[in-house]
Amino acid sequence: MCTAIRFSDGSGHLYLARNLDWTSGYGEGVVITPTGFAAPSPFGAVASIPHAVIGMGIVEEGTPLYFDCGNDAGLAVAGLNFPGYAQYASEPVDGATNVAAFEFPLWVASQFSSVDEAEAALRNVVIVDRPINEKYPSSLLHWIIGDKTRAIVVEHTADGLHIFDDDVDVLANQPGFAWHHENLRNYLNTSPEFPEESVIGRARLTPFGSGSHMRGVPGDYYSPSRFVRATYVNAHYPEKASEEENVSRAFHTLQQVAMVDGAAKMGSGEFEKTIYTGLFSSRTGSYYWNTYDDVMLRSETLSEHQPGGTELIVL
Ligand SMILES: C[C@H](CCC(=O)NCCS(=O)(=O)O)[C@H]1CC[C@H]2[C@@H]3[C@H](O)C[C@@H]4C[C@H](O)CC[C@]4(C)[C@H]3C[C@H](O)[C@]12C
Repeated sequence: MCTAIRFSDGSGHLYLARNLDWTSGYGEGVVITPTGFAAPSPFGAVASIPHAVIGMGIVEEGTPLYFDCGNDAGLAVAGLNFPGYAQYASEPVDGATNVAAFEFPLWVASQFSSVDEAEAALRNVVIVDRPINEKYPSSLLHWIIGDKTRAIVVEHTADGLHIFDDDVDVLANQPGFAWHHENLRNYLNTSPEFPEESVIGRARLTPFGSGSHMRGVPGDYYSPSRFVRATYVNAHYPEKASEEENVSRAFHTLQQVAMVDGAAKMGSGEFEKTIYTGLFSSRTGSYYWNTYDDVMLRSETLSEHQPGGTELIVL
């Protein structure tokens, strides 16, 4: 499974981070798409690259396939599994902006500089089931798109494309965003507060320590539980000023919803675990990540890799 969060510092910068939970990786690495790159785009949605992009992905058929990425203007996007709900158009639609499912993160991050801009363009978008090749059929995903002020969620289902204002800055997997948002109403009792002494019968009861009012925040790995837990931690985290504090914030928050080997099997019988945790910071234009087997934090910065070049950079 996967979980994504968005937050900001106090000075207008975006941080968008995600866990990628699966049984194994795809050979992914950090990929930079510079502004001079000519992206093969089946319906011409990515005709040019106004914004250089950095993120986690693979390159297939000369095309960057991003799992999550951010751009030089401070906009970022992440794709999370959404099978059973996601359904794309089987053919392009005349008059619409047709975006192949595999290029959706690249389209968002290369074309726009804010959520408002992306949201306006999305009103005329159809996401098309046009796989990059036979090896990789279209993944069934939904996406979170964030900037320094807000986030939206995009879901393309049987009845078309839906855009949700993500006012809690979190996304997990199934079911849809609207369900997860409604489900938060089950947790209004939870808070970081330290309770007063409580009198029950003749007993005067005090808490064992902090965390008493957090009881009820679900601790398991199921998608609805991760959504609630990530929302709780992300919403209550105090605003932080420096890059270091915000990187720490992202990785500590996502650790709360990270999947540990052996605890949860998928339908295939294999265990699911957090393959990597990735973070885009618009403050520095950097992508930070670590992996399940190598927890040391690494980073690459867009401006250090010729973002105006013509060739994809695979790091
Ligand atoms: C498996 C990943 C999603 C992880 C996740 O959300 N798991 C949830 C598990 S569960 O359902 O809730 O059980 C998704 C996220 C991004 C996806 C990749 C990106 O979309 C880029 C390409 C797109 C190609 O069409 C398929 C290969 C691929 C390389 C995708 C493989 C895979 O589907 C990825 C890596």
